Amino acid sequence: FSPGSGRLLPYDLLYADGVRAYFARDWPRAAELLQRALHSYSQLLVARRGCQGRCREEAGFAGPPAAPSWETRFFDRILQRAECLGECLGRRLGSEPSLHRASREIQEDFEQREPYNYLQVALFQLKKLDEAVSAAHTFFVANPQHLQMREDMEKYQRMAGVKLESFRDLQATLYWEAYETGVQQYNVEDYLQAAVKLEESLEEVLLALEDCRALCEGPQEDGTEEEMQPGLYEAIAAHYIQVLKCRQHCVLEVATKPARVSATDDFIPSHLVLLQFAYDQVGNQALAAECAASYLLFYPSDELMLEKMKKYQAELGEGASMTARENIQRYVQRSLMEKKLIYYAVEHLGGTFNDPDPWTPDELIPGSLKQKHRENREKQRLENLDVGEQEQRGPFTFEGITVAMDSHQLNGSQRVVFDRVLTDSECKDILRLAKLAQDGTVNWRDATLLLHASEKSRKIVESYFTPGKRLHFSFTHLVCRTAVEGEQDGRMDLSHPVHADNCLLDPEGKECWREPPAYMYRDFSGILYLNDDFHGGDLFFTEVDAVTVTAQVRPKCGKLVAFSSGRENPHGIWAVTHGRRCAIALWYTLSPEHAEQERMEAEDLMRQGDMEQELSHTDVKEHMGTDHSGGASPEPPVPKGRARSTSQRRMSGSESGQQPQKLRARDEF
Ligand SMILES: O=C(O)CCC(=O)C(=O)O
Ligand SMILES: [Fe+3]
Repeated sequence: FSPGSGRLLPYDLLYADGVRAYFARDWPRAAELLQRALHSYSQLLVARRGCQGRCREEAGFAGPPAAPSWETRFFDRILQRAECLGECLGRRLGSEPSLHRASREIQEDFEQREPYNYLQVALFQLKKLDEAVSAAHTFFVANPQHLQMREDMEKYQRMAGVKLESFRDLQATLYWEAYETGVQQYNVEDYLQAAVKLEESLEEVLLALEDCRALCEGPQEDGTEEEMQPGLYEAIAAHYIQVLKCRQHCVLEVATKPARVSATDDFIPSHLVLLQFAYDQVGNQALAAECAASYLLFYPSDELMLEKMKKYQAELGEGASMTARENIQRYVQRSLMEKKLIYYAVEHLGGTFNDPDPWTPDELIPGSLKQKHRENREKQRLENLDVGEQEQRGPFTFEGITVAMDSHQLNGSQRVVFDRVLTDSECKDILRLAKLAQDGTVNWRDATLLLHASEKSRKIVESYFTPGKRLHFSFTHLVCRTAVEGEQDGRMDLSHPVHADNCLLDPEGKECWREPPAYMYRDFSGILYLNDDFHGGDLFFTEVDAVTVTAQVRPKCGKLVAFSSGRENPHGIWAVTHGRRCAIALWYTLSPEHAEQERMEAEDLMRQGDMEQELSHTDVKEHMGTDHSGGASPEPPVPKGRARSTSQRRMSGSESGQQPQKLRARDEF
């Protein structure tokens, strides 16, 4: 980086242009703009860090403010520092710093490495395979739950001409590698190497922490709009406390591996424990003692460590210094000071503080907050314990049927998977029906079996989701999706796009519109699977953005997936790449007016033994979706959701087992 090295364009504008070019399939332009956006973003971070560090010193903030007329002096420095920051950033960026303030959404995209997803497609199209793989890998590291990217990665791995070295993380945080290598070596008792790696990691962690903290001094987050405008000191205090909390949070930030949700506990102290032991093992008592002393700054009454200190004292002699590392001392002191201020503010001005450190001394937490602190911990603990839906619902009693996964395990709400709803032979019989339906010869026993299977599912779903309230059939059909023969490697598409069953999904607006042509009266959906001898075709749930996959279900004979039909459960099906996937799709409603007329008729007819019309409520759908579109050459991977969002919105309302299909299917019987 060189100051004054030309103008930096705001990353959000570059990103928007890049995505536009992407949708226009202008790959060279898309790749260039996306790369420039990523560069601009990282340069902005570099400039912010650099300026914050420099202006801290320049405006005399290194030392304490002087005593006389402290207010004018204090604000004098504040103003100097603000001026310094604005000027420094403006110079480094070559433009007005406020131009570089992107919306929260865009910032999140960059934090989630979203641009790399577009970039990898553009690079793939440009046949820059190695670069495409690095971009894809970089995205995947931060988004391992992204199933489409997982498939893309597998595809890249199989592709001839892709080098192993290309699978690299372009935004790697170096210390994780050092830390993990260090721990590995520690575990195989190679303490010398372990110490080298762990020292390297610790140094990098502390640097990363400073980087993170520097970024806390950004513009104030809003969310105070409705409140009265605070006065000068209230405003300063509120913003300052926000900065302090952000800085404190950095410990968790650096201790959280990309894509992980939770941080490694006590990341910095645990470096010291490992180092202490490693140095001890290689006979370097002085360094071992230094690490022990440093660790004791976090946990001053740790008996084991105190024991060790005694031992070192004896071994090294009275004269040995045995003090903690200076950088760790500074770190702990600074952190304690920040915590004190934050706790003071929380006690007297309100607000909350989730202390990231388990080592905070008890006496630092104000008495009135201790109780709350404990309650919070307890609440969190209970939340983690997962009060299963079953417990709230009372016991679930169906002979032989088990709840394989509940909402919690499926990462969402109102979702469930049951197993063993059908036996293997029941599945076989119904599958034969699907086949026969094509030729128009349907066996009465099979048809009854189909009705029974769907009625059994209805009872199960009713007793699970709406006990005491009657759940009516809204629509039922038997659906098979078949893959074409031949090359399927490049298949990245979906057999059924992401949709919700009772509303029109609008991923961009993060909305789901309950309006026609959606089947608004559908309240619950069920899918009873009949086979698993096919490739692909897994059902998956996403968040309302239609992009973030939250759970996936592999179909299998007798497995019943059920969920509420609304915005909380967008779902889709991956392409069936081999074989034929059959399922009974079932929709239920709480409103009797919308109960499936035909089903009731079918049941009546069944009772009367009328063979001709018995299946009139059932739609046998073959070759539906896009399963026939597989080409011979690998198709480009597509960022899921986004690239399809327009067609998705169009399809989502009309794709979920719609009546026109039903009429057509009836002709087939
Ligand atoms: O077959 C499946 O797994 C899901 C089908 C579905 O979501 C639908 O038809 O609305
Ligand atoms: Fe559906």
